Amino acid sequence: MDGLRLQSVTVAAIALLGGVYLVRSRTVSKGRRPPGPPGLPLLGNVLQAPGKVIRPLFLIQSLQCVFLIGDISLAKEILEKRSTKFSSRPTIPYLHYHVDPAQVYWAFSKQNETHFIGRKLTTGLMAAVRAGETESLQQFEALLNVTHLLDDGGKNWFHHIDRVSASMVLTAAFGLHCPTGQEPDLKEVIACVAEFATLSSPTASIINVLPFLDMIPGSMPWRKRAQTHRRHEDAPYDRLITRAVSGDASGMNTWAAVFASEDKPEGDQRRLMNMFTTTAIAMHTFILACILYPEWIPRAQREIDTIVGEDRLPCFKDRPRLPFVEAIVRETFRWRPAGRVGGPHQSTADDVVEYKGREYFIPKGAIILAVPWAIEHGQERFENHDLFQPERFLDDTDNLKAGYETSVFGFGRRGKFPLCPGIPFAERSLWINIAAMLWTFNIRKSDEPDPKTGLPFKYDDSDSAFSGNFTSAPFKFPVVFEPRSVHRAEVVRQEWTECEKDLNVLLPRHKEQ
Ligand code: HEM
Repeated sequence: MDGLRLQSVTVAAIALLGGVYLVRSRTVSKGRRPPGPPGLPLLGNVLQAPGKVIRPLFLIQSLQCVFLIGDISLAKEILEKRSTKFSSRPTIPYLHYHVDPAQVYWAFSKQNETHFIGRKLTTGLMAAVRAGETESLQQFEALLNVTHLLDDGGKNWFHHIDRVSASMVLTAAFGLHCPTGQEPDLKEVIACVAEFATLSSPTASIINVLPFLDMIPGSMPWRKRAQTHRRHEDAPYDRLITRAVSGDASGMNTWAAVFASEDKPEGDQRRLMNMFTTTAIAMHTFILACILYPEWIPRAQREIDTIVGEDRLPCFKDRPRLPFVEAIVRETFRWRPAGRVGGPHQSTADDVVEYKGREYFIPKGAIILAVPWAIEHGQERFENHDLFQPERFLDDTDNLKAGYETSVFGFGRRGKFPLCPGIPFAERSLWINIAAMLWTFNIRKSDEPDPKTGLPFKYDDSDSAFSGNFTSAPFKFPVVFEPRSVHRAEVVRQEWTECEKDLNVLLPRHKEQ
């Protein structure tokens, strides 16, 4: 599997190479090259994958230097300690000049004023998340999720997880609560997110490979495609932002409303529309771990039952007393990271980095990609790295080990702000949903035969069970969600009835309810 994953990473890197517009091409000085095979003309060594496991630092040299990092200390050294030199983004011409010419998607934009303002505001919003502002909303959504799973025994569990992940973010961001997952606005947003993912890929257009073609005047197919996408995106976004700002849909202090009141008038908050897919991937991954490595589940349920009892669902107040659930969240992020590679960083100055007694030259303009899968599966840090073992994050006294570090949310800082500003929201989303599902259900394999083969379904955690070039999302698989007792099912129903009554408190002045 290591080889396959590496292949995906290499494909992604190759795609990125194709997409990078050469502002300035530099060669790594011989004598100080990081490990990497000798290059072929033009393609360099991009096609020569390094053995079975990514080395701590690996150079792919072609039209552009691309460094893959598979070691956490090296990633921190380069991307965190030296973030002033390594926090820019490479330019993907089609994305930059056609799909997102206003550069409203920070994840792809170089640091500019809009990006700076957006990150500053998001950091403020996430301080409120840390203080618990969104917890009642996240708890309410987790309760609705287990209610849905009770209703159909998990038949549509994949959809329910997609729904809860999207609804948590879209309610907080725009006041768009999605109780069924079939809401037309949600469907439109999902279609836009998928279209944007396709168009932002370095392989999306010939312009990324041959940028000079863009000098051809007139209505070329790539221009029309990008214009159509922008129209597709503007329609739902305009509706979402109008509702969020006017308070028609919700009186909540939505993130979009905060942005609109403090950002420049031309500020654009559409970046908030697509921040739910990685949470859904992580939750699907958690369910796969329940199916393939169920050994830890009794311990988790014992911990939850001891603290929470049988007469109510877990809530955020229980969080400090449920370290094993916290360890499950960490192991979910580690075991199969949602992103195959972190966001691409581009260096803005030449630098020399020392690794294991040797110095390596990283030229200005090089692209640096941390590879979470390689980092999170480092044998030195994680024994039995391919197994799902949450207890690896606990010490001998069953408390969380100190010094937790992860690569899955990216590295470094952009300007003054750390990468992935959504960490506090994402962690809470996962924690409450995992705790609620484990309290309510026994989660097990389905006995139904696979309709494609007529044979028992083959559950798989190899690379072929995941899709995506830059993300790594499990394909659908059948799961049974069995209530642990009739009493627990009744408690869920009862809590939901109470909660529905309080919806106006949870989502104040939500006029659609
Ligand atoms: C499991 C959940 C999540 C994962 C694994 C994840 C991971 C990441 C990663 C790897 C990056 C790129 C960092 C880099 O450049 O190295 C990123 C960027 C970002 N994330 Fe997340 N994220 C998650 C959830 C969220 C949520 C829930 C939000 C918002 C509420 C969010 C907001 C953002 C934003 C705005 C950026 C762009 C930051 C920038 O480029 O300035 N993320 N995330």
